[in-house]
Amino acid sequence: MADYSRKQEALDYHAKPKPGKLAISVTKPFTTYGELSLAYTPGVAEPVKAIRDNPEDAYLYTSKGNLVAVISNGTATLGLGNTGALASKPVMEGKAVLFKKFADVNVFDIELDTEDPKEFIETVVRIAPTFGGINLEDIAAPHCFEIEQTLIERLDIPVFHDDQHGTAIIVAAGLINALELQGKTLADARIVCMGAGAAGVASMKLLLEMGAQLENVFMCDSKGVIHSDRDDLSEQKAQFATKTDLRTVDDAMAQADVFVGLSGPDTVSKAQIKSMPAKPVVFALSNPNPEISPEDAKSVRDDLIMATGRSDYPNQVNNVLGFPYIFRGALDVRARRINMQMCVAAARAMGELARQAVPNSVLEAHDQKQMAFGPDYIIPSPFDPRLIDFIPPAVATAAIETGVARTEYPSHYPQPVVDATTD
Ligand SMILES: NC(=O)C1=CN([C@@H]2O[C@H](COP(=O)(O)OP(=O)(O)OC[C@H]3O[C@@H](n4cnc5c(N)ncnc54)[C@H](OP(=O)(O)O)[C@@H]3O)[C@@H](O)[C@H]2O)C=CC1
Ligand SMILES: CC(=O)C(=O)O
Ligand SMILES: [Mg+2]
Repeated sequence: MADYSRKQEALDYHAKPKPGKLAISVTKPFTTYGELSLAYTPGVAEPVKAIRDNPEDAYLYTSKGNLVAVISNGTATLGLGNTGALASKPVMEGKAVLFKKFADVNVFDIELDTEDPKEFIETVVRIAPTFGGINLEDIAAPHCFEIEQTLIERLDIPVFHDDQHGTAIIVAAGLINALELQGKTLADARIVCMGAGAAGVASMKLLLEMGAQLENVFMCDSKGVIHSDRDDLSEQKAQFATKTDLRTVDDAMAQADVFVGLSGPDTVSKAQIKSMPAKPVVFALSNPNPEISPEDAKSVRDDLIMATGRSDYPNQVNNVLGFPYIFRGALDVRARRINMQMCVAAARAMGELARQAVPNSVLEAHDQKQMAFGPDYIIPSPFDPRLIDFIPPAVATAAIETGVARTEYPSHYPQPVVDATTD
């Protein structure tokens, strides 16, 4: 894709009037000497003693219950590769803005200067008491898998690698809708997933959970199709090693109903898109530059449904639609973890919302006169105010039904729109 035309505007947005996108605000009255003595010593000793005697009181007297750590080491920052921890900070601050604006979840962004998974894990374990949840971000495979799994086992708050499960949820919601519009089903669709890292592996696992068939999934990494004769596969990649004669991406694309790109910029060609069977679905989700631009993909065929991870094209399949609301639901029932059933429930709720009439506020945000379920609208807009009423209730219900919630269904929540248990 061409260089980003708004480069200077983007730099100015981040620099002015104050550097960065976030600040911390105080939530209690704090103007008198009396308030000082409540907020700080001596008054503050009372909640300290209460929490010492009953750790659950931290949810009553501190910001823990609505505070998430967004943590990265910058080893897979967007699709930019290993940028290092510090350079990932604008993305992590951006995630914090989205958490706050879309779901009123507070965030501390934390950039960890280590590529050693053990050091990463130990650091997160030590800071975990501060938080109600941990959102891991932009940590490259294969370390991301070990880091997430170990932290889930060691902590009793939700630990969620957004690039894995956040992405997977949006891919599933968008793909089920897109396939229906193309007259196809997840159960029958042949799917090429370009990228067998954090996002690719988790997305394909969720699709399998929701009805895709393993023999129809052709996972590709930088060496081509993952198949059972390869002897260079990590444990995560090996789960997708099927017996197939397909070896190259060219071979796989010529048979694919669906292309899901979770790899890097410009990794798929016009010729490969052209070779796909009729009515394909092309999700080129690498950020900021997709595997192929919508202009290039649409120049070689007019029967595709196309999505990218970007905000400046229709059909933004991006984890922004998920993590704020998934954590909202998980925090509100004090879930110990975010499990597969909660992810499935979130995907179903999101897919359902795309089928409903679009409110005026969304039309205005997109500067459109009309938007309706169809090839250019397979997934809700991030600015849809109904996401908060669709996804957290579905996630909270699934948490309660699977026994990971520590509180009851929140009394201020609407009833879930999609039954978390339906197929
Ligand atoms: N739209 C969205 O919401 C999201 C998009 N993404 C995008 O997905 C991409 C991957 O992110 P993530 O999974 O976290 O990164 P990882 O580093 O974990 O994985 C990257 C994967 O891409 C593969 N890859 C790289 N180049 C090629 C190529 N030329 N052909 C085939 N495969 C290739 C790598 O292959 P190998 O294993 O051989 O090294 C690896 O399997 C990024 O571009 C990111 O922006 C990620 C999360 C959310
Ligand atoms: C969107 C996102 O999380 C990524 O591209 O890494
Ligand atoms: Mg990411």
